[in-house]
Amino acid sequence: MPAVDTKADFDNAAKADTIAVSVKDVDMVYDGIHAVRSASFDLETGKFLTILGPSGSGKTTLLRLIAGFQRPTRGEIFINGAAVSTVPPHRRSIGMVFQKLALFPHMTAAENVAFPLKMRRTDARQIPARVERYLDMVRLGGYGARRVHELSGGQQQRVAIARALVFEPDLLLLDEPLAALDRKLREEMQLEFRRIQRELGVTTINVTHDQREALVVSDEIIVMNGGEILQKAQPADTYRKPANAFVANFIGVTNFLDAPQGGTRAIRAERVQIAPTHAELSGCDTIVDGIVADAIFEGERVVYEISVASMGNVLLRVFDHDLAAHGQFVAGTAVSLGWNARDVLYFNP
Ligand SMILES: Nc1ncnc2c1ncn2[C@@H]1O[C@H](COP(=O)(O)OP(=O)(O)OP(=O)(O)O)[C@@H](O)[C@H]1O
Repeated sequence: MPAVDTKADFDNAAKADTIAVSVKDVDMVYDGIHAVRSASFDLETGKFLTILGPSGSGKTTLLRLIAGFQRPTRGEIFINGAAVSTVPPHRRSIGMVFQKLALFPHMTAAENVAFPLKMRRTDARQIPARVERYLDMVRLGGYGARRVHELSGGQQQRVAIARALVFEPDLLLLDEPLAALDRKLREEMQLEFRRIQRELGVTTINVTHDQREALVVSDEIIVMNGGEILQKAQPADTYRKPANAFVANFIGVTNFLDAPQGGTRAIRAERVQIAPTHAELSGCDTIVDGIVADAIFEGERVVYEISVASMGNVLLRVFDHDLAAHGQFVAGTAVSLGWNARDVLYFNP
């Protein structure tokens, strides 16, 4: 424990104990390409962080820097308080799962999970029980003797998760491990990741460009674009209080409107009501008339594009979950749209 003189020192010492990963002013430049720019954030122990952003935004580079596959051009990364830039990946106590599975195909599921324990020279008598415990955790109890090719894609991913966790690392890094799975399995595995992560309390950093996954699994979300961290916040705050227009556009379906005073206003598609006439809108302080340009039936909702003449024929996207009330409007129908000023987000230019 460092010497504690003042309350501030005490608070800092207490905080350091709970910060698992600290990225301080990190840049990564490859031959003139600024892949990560002045990135700084702290991640508390036990939290699930997702790094979200479009292709090329620097997510994987940031994860690789934390893993130790690359050294930052500038800045420093701390894991459990210790600077790690000179520590190679295998000395960092990190479990990893990637999209491209690196399971050993000639080994059984149990042999795959045992591998990191053998590499770390764990007492051989303890290995079978540990392997069984982690196979149970990923719901593959009894599958240990199966070879990799005898398992489904989702089961193979579970083996990879068990293998990444079996040596009880300080940190779990996930780089789009679910991207290759079909949608239903991917959504199932997202919840599975969340469950396992909570059960073990292992600090986790996940990289994805899937906004839904980020909202579902994370305690915190970092949104990146052009190598920069634009926002770090809890999922609900990322959604409700996006830091700028890019974040608002990247997460959720958002309509952008010019603000009279300059800058941009935004309204989420689900905050706009649609009805045949003004009278059927309820509790809206802003009402406009529009014409249905397009209607897409998605089962539980209809997604509309509505042309609004009074707003310069802007196309507003609107979600309608209330099909029972007025059925589906076809293209060309005149409709009324309404919303509340309090739901409008304002972004400075
Ligand atoms: N080894 C490398 N050499 C040169 N440039 C690289 C290298 N790796 C990444 N880059 C560049 O750095 C930028 C960020 O790439 P990165 O892979 O981190 O993005 P990403 O957000 O993970 O993208 P994706 O979702 O497509 O994986 C891109 O412009 C990319 O072309």
